[in-house]
Amino acid sequence: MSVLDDIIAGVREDMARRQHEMPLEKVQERAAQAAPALDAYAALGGNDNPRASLRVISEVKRSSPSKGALADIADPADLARRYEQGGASVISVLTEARRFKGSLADLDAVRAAVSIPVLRKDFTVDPYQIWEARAHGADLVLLIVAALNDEDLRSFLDLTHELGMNALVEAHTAEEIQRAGAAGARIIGVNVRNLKTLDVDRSVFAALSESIPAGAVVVAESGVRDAADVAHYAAHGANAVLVGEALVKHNDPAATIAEFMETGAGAIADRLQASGR
Ligand SMILES: O=P(O)(O)OC[C@@H](O)[C@@H](O)c1c[nH]c2ccccc12
Repeated sequence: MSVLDDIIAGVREDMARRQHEMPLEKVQERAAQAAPALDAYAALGGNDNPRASLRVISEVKRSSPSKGALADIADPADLARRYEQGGASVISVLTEARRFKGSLADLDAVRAAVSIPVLRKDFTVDPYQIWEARAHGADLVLLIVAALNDEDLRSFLDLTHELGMNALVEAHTAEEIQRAGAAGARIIGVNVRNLKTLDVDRSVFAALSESIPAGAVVVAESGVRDAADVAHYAAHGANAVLVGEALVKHNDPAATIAEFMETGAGAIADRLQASGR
């Protein structure tokens, strides 16, 4: 079994337990009472012409399958507030429990602490999780193309949009980008971490970003260590970067985000000038 299959098996078990405790109808009632979702596409600069800024999606991430424990994060709300102060456009909250040590309680705490869009980062394999995300105030969900067939990808994306949310649709190959576009994705991420082997290969981003359909916000995911990595992704077409480890391990995440944004905007300005815009 690949790592991805293994994680998904655990996610399904944990979800079955929650479904037993709180049936879908209850979750739907709560979703109807939640404040409307914020527009993450706009927050990520999707409507800007040209897209001159480099946006940062900052992740609350305690642990990962590849590296194990990264940071304790006793107070996710405090971390999220610092991210917001630093200029983050979106906060990503891992809610997967077994490998990433996240929870819906983390999502609740972050949602209550910030006024920017919040992404529920999990392995979405059932509409129940999308309703649940909305009930807990999320503005975005993650849809991993490699974990879904075309029919589910499309119907999950449609449900996400019907609930007023956006999806970060994650791809690893040109074929997955094509599938994401065909399903109607408006925010497409290239994850340079292979979810089967967990290896990071930053060169994957430049090779794939050009095949992302016009109009979609382009997100570079994983492997950002420093401003040089941000500049690399921005020079190759990233509108946003999704950063976990480098921020949770840094003692001044706000300053790090500000630095990434400045460096990224510089790289984008150079790219726009080179392309004659
Ligand atoms: O910690 P990093 O290397 O900055 O990576 C963040 C993010 O890209 C990573 O957490 C991630 C990307 N896609 C995922 C899917 C599931 C879980 C986690 C992820």
